[in-house]
This record gives sequence, C-alpha cells and structure tokens, in this order.
Amino acid sequence: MAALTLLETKGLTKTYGGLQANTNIDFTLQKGLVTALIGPNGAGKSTFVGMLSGRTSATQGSVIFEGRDISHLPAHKRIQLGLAYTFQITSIFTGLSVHENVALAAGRTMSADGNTLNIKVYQTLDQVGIADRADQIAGDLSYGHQRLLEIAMGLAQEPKLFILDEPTQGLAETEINDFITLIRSLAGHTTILLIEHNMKVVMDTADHIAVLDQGMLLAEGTPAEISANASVQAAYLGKTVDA
Ligand SMILES: Nc1ncnc2c1ncn2[C@@H]1O[C@H](COP(=O)(O)OP(=O)(O)OP(=O)(O)O)[C@@H](O)[C@H]1O
Repeated sequence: MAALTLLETKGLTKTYGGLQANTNIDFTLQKGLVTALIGPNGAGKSTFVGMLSGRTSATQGSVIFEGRDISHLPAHKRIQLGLAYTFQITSIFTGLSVHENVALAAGRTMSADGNTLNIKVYQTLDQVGIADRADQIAGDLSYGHQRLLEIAMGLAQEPKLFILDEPTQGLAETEINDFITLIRSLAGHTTILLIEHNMKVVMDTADHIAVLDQGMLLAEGTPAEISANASVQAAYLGKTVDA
C-alpha cells in the first residue's frame, strides 16, 4: 500500500528570544503509522508538537494537515479537524465520573444521541481497559488509570492524528506493558505521534522514529535503523537507544 501523508511541516522554526528551540524542520507523518519523536532533554520535542497542535505559535514555517495549511488556526480549530494532543485533553474533571469525562470528550467532536454516545464511551473505555471503572469518580483513580482515562478521552474524539506527549511518564512497569499492548492494538487504525523517553516503549510500538537534537531533525528511520545510527547514539551521549 502506498504511504499517504497525513501531516507535513515545512521549515518549521521556533525562536524564544535568542534561543532557537526548533530550526527549519521539514517533517512528514504517514497515515496509519505509529511515529515516535525522540531526542535528549531540551531537544525541542514539546515545542515541535506544540506548533503542530497550535498550542505554540511558529516563528516561521508551515504545518500542512491533509493538504491544508493549518499554521494560523487556533488549537480548538485543529482539534475539530481531527488533531488531538493529550496535553489539551489532560483536563480531567476530577469530580466527575470516568464515564462522564469520556462522554464530554466525545461530545466535542461528535453530535450523537445519548444512546450512541453511551455505546461510544463504553467501547473506548473497553479499548483502554478501564470499562469496569466507568462509574468511579475520576479523581479517585490511581495515577496510571488517570493516564489511561486521558487516552480514552483522546480516542473518544476519533482523532485523525493522536499526539501522545510522554504517556508513560510515572507509570508502573505493568502499566507500561499494558500501554504498549494498547498502542499496538491501535496501530493501523489511528495515526499516532508519540513523544516518549522510554526506549522500550519506542522500540516496541513505533513503525517509524524521528530524532530531534538541538532543535533540528537529526535522523529518521525504522527502529532498527535508528538503533544502529551513530549520530543518534552520539546525541544520547554514548547511551544506546535500544535499552
Ligand atoms: N516558553 C519557553 N520560553 C523560553 N524557552 C523555552 C520555552 N519552552 C521551551 N523553551 C526552551 O526550548 C528548548 C526546547 O525545549 P522543549 O521543551 O521543546 O524540549 P523537549 O525536547 O520537549 O525537552 P524534554 O524532553 O526535557 O521535555 C529548551 O532549551 C527549552 O528551555
């Protein structure tokens, strides 16, 4: 099957005062794949996805989504076009139930009757493995389950592109393994851009990896190509990227 481009950036640049957080990034994201964006601390990953989602304004360059230049659209318009970023969904309402939180998220992009919405909510909770907690108050969930709720809230919006920003941060080992299984189950249906520091998660889930270093795109390739790339290893100061 020929690769289809879902999103593209051209010359994307962000300057904070004298600091170039992102420099002239030309990047292409293929539909249906799990792409991981990795790089050392301060490499510019959050700045980059902030410009994709509209949370951060670009100093220069453009973001093209499904062939349309969305560079000047505010974040909420980009969500409506199908671009979901976990950072924007993290506003879990801690006083509401798990079910109510997902229903609210789903309602942002779909107009459906109560019954259809209810089915969608349970399907999504089932997908992430917390359907048995639907009636629990979100604020009473463990940290790991709250992260899964965030992912459910993103998926309920049926995004065309789902950007997950450090989704496994603070999760326990077993929760990380469940997360890997979840991402694998979504592969092929949902296009995912994953910013992740945990290399096991990256290597186990990504079809394609892009590496940022000092605000620039250093390398791109399959997990095997990236693990073997000498300049990527150097950027990680001698650490191997397959650990
Ligand atoms: N709002 C801001 N104002 C000034 N400088 C910023 C701002 N946001 C980020 N930076 C700087 O831009 C550079 C890139 O930061 P960014 O957070 O994008 O990197 P990152 O790769 O996501 O890092 P990490 O992995 O540590 O989250 C860093 O030097 C950071 O200090």
